[in-house]
Amino acid sequence: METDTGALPKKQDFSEWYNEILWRAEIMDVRYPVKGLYVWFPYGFAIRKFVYQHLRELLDRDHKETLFPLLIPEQEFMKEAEHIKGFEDEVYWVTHGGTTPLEVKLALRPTSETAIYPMFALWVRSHADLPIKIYQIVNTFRYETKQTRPLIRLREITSFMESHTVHATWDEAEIQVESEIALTREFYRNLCIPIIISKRPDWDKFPGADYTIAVDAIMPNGKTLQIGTVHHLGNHFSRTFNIQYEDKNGEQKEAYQTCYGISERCIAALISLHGDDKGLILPPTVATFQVVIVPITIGKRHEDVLAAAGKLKNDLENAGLRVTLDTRDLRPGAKYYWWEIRGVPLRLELGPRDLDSGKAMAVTRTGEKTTICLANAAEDTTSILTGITDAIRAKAGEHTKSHLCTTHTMDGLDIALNEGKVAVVHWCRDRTCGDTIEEKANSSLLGTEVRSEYIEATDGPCIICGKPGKATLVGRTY
Ligand SMILES: Nc1ncnc2c1ncn2[C@@H]1O[C@H](COS(=O)(=O)NC(=O)[C@@H](N)CS)[C@@H](O)[C@H]1O
Repeated sequence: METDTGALPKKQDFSEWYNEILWRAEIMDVRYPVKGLYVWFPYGFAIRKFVYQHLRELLDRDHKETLFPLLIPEQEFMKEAEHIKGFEDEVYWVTHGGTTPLEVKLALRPTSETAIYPMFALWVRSHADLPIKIYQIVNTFRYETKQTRPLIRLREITSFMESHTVHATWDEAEIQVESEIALTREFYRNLCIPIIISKRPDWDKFPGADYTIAVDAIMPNGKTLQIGTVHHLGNHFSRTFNIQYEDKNGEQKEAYQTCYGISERCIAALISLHGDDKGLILPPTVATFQVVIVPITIGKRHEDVLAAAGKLKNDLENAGLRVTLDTRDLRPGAKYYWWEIRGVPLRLELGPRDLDSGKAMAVTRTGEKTTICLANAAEDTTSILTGITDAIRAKAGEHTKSHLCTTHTMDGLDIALNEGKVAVVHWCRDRTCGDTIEEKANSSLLGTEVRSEYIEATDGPCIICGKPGKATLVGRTY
């Protein structure tokens, strides 16, 4: 599909850059005539496929994939008081089948606890049925009233991975929470996205959860994006939905649960953190094409060059790489531009001189220039791709580290936030001090028990009242 040409906005104008890159790199078409609903272009959908393929590989180590209905009957949805309170303003309802009014209104799942847990009540009888660990990757619907943005805040979340587990004890559920956190670390390491993990304050936890562990990334404009959440549900839902099991002594016991969610925000973070003024930069593990071969066929030996380029493509594909050979009738420079904006990590240029030297020019999207030996193409290319991954990961790490700081005063917090940074402060965990931090610094208190390789989270006197406080993450959020 032909998209516009011409310079991209600079990445420092992040909002404009982000919107333009979704169009120019053929990720999403935002022209769909319903607010908060967007269309995947095939190129963007291929990135989603590789990202979620990796997420499935990680989940399949310990969970089983399944699929539950989209529509939830009102009586089930309305069963869990806190859950309703959390979602009553966001849930879409289906009220008619054709022209016939439905006897029972049906909710479009905003998340699937109230679809799945009545079935768990049927599946769980004995301790031998536990643990249950399932997930699904589905679309969910939330009538978001804050500003909608493609991949970031949608009304139809098209790529909502939700995992739901059932355990015999609270402790086993907590072990599962830690296991999902480890899985999330591995997932985001593969995407070269640095994350900061923290425990959301009680007033910001998932409706019906005992506690929520959240995963945040720091976006180029310094705002944090919540790119994953793991919830310990205690026996809150099992009590409401009667998910009980007979233990070894024949007694009826309530089960304990977790749920865990990642949406296409992971792709928003991938695009935002790694891109530059020339466009996307995709980590090789999830790039639609890892290599683009551009034959330089100006002048003589046209056929030889094309033949050598074809052989190079085969060699690389036989080594399992995703390669495209661009033989379009365009100037090489136009091809370079086309694939740079689409974030292809490695370009191989092959001209007549290279045939004689048995080499090809290798230009990485992270700014390196080197050569590969055609006789050793697969090995040379694979090692360059590894180097590209390391460079992408290092750059994102530098960005995150430089946008994180510790401060002990409200003035310091204000300065940090106005500089587009995220701060670690000390908070006594008293709600009134929390509210003061949020109001005075126009910020969100993201959480305590901060875990990040980029910050030393120590304890100290509360930034408001001076009482003993805990390291607490504070930022401005999407
Ligand atoms: N409107 C939205 N658009 C895109 N992603 C969203 C939206 N709302 C939430 N998310 C993402 O989905 C994740 C899970 O959503 S959640 O409400 O926190 N948790 C749940 O729904 C739980 N049932 C776990 S699946 C969030 O961490 C956030 O990254």
